[in-house]
Amino acid sequence: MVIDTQGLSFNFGNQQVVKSLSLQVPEGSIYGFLGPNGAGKTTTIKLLLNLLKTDLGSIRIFDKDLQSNRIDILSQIGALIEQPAIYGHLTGKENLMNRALLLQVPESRVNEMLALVHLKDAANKKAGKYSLGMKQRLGIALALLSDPKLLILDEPTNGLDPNGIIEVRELLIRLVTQYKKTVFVSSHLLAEVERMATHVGIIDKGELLFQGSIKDLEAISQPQIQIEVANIVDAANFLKKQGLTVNDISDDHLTMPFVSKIQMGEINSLLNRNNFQVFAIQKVQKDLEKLFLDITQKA
Ligand SMILES: Nc1ncnc2c1ncn2[C@@H]1O[C@H](COP(=O)(O)OP(=O)(O)OP(=O)(O)O)[C@@H](O)[C@H]1O
Repeated sequence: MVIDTQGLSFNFGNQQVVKSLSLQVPEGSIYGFLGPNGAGKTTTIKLLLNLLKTDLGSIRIFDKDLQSNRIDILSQIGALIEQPAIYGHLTGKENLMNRALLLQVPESRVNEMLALVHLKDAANKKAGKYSLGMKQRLGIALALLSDPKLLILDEPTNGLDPNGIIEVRELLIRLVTQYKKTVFVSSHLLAEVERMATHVGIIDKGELLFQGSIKDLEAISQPQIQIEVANIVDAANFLKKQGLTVNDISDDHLTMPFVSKIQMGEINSLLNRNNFQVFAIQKVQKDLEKLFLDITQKA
């Protein structure tokens, strides 16, 4: 395991914000650390980076105890928490050069990182003029300069537009598949984590509710089909008669379990063939709140 915590707990005053967390982050994974605002994600990340300290529980990173191997371990971690530390009056490249001098890494590495995060064309533009997504990618490039084995990112897609989100997501996937890094990334968006993570930990009120592979998560976060159709009640009864499952009927749509795209198309034409007018049919993911309910009810 790249990260292995046992019984990790942390209090702010008398508020316990991290409760006996046992996180297991395998090598080469993108571990999505998922939870709503205030769940304790940032606090956990600060504990992993030794920015906050606790005597409660243990943290092992790269199979070594964090407390007794701080410098060795932290030198192999790249991190991005909250806003990246960027000088707006310097260009993207100058920001990287500055850090490269400090870390004594060659200029060639700076150019490599600019290419990797797709900022080559904007390298000589002032970083203050970058979009939020570009700043975030520059932040990731800064974190990668020292060639760390593990990258820890706190909500790196927060506030980004859809293009910015896709760019960051694809970058993280590239880092793991091509560069063999391990990425630990927090998010409050289930759909976001589902699109990139190989492993997931779900935290709420400081407690780990679920941990497993993305396949394990899919098994409990079953997507659904939402169908807007005329004569909903008749349509639902008709579908049931065909041996299909209808989960729910509301004023303007009915929901069914999603099986496959092909089956969704078949349901659409089945309804049309039998004179049920379909206005819209789409696959919908459960949101985090519904998933929490399912997890806690199953526990
Ligand atoms: N410095 C602090 N002093 C006291 N309480 C704090 C401090 N920092 C965070 N907290 C509290 O600890 C809890 C967990 O906060 P944390 O920032 O770790 O959550 P989070 O999951 O990262 O949420 P967000 O996405 O909103 O940052 C919250 O109730 C928060 O109010």
